[in-house]
Amino acid sequence: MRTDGDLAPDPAPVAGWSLVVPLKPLALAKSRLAGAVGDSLRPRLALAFAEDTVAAALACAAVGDVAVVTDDPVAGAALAALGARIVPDAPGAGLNAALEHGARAVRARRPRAAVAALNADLPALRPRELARALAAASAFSRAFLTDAAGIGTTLLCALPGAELRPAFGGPSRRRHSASGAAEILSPGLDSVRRDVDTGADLAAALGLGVGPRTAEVTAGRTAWARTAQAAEAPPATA
Ligand SMILES: Nc1nc2c(ncn2[C@@H]2O[C@H](COP(=O)(O)OP(=O)(O)OP(=O)(O)O)[C@@H](O)[C@H]2O)c(=O)[nH]1
Ligand SMILES: C=C(OP(=O)(O)O)C(=O)O
Repeated sequence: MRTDGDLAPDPAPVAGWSLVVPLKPLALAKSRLAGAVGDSLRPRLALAFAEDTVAAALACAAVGDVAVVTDDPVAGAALAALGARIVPDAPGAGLNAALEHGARAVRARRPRAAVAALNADLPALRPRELARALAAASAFSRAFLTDAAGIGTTLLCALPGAELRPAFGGPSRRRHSASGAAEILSPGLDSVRRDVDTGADLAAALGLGVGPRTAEVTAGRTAWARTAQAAEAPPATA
């Protein structure tokens, strides 16, 4: 397996990455959070995560533009107001088809764009950490960053001339590695890896420090997040 440690530590960073952020309809998004936060808060949290993710991405010096692939009208309006371009969720064939469609929409405007897929559930995302991840990715035609659990993927990057070839869903770290993408192994990228699928993930993100929209929705609920984390922890053994 190639790693970003195999090459010189400071590749010339690519400027102006185009990010593609996929987002399901809010009524369906973050279904694994329902048990921890309840069904009335879940769509609000899904939107807050997406808003904090997109705002941090747009504040990243290495990012030129952000396209969000979604059919959700509320999320589309909120994310467009932040400065994202909204791309319809076509062909309606799931996450990877949506990402391929988004990457094509980006390159229809800028054929030589460096493109990166970024999950919408990174409420602790820090622009400088994203810039470091993208700088590491600049050394490879395709590169990816695994999620906090080390099983999935939060970021998949393709330089100009390379197709994204997304294989997200479940154990996508293994699939992206098998597809020849280089794994980004730089330390200090916790906020880019910190996706939130469960109450325990949310507690971990709150521990890192979340963006303002997620902070607002979770305000006063820190104890609840800790309870969610405890409820999901495996039973203690004697
Ligand atoms: N546009 C689009 N985005 C999707 C689709 N499926 C998943 N996503 C997004 O892809 C990212 C990872 O998706 P998942 O983990 O499958 O879904 P999730 O809503 O985050 O969480 P769960 O419902 O708990 O699986 C999230 O940003 C989702 O909103 C899809 O069919 N179209
Ligand atoms: C879709 C993915 O994420 P999640 O953990 O949200 O399923 C993935 O990691 O490929």
